[in-house]
Amino acid sequence: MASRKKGTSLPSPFLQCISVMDGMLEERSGYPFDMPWLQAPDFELRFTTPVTVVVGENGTGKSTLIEAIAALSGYDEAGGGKGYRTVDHSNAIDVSGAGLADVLRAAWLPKITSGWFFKAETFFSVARYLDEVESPMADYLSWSHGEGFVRFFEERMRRQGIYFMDEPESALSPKRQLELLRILDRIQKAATSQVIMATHSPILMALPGARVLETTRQGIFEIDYRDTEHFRLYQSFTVDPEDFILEALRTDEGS
Ligand SMILES: Nc1ncnc2c1ncn2[C@@H]1O[C@H](COP(=O)(O)OP(=O)(O)OP(=O)(O)O)[C@@H](O)[C@H]1O
Repeated sequence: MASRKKGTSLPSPFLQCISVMDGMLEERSGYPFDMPWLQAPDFELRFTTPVTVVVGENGTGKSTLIEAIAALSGYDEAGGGKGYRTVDHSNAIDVSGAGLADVLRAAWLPKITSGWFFKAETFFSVARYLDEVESPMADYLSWSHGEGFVRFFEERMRRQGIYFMDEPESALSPKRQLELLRILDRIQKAATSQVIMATHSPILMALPGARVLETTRQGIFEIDYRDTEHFRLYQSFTVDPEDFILEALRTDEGS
């Protein structure tokens, strides 16, 4: 009889640190090795909380970072679980952040081998695969886009593991984001799993206790979610929507 996979009773974060292997970056050029934040001498990123939130402006490399760490942890760059090749790569972009896994090293305590890489753009192929082959109960595709996502999170993230999420809010209404926030809150409090999530959502980045890291051209820095441009922008909008929009349109005309 197959033995049940044993989990760990150690608290997360299990993946504690990633760093560049000595001399490895010097031999590489172009994307994804040219990410500005990677160029810092002795680049090292530590994870100190069960849930880590990665924020930053478009193009600063959040997806690249998540793909790299997910690949380093053994996940397919297109998303999914370990060993799943649910997405046809033949038409895919030829390079992704996963290439960075070749130059990075990871420090684990302990090494966790279960989990999921959640990518909004490949959810449907992954969900279709699960519906077809893994679980007759899954049936994610018969739900609306957002409902399917939340149901998927609820089902998957009950198990111990390391979960990577790239902009999960892209399919979720604000109310559904709150449902995801509750799932993340359980993980953050119980410390039985680890989540590394890139997001533009001010709701998701406000998860109590989560460490927020901002990708910038200068590097990756810890930030309070209230100090992020995203949060400040939404805050200004809700304080005075008409004035905010008028100002935004005026700025656009002037530029
Ligand atoms: N396959 C690729 N080949 C070349 N350059 C790429 C590739 N994918 C991304 N880039 C570039 O790398 C940079 C970082 O992209 P990335 O998608 O990681 O940013 P991001 O912070 O996730 O952006 P967004 O918030 O829009 O998702 C961008 O300048 C992008 O144009």
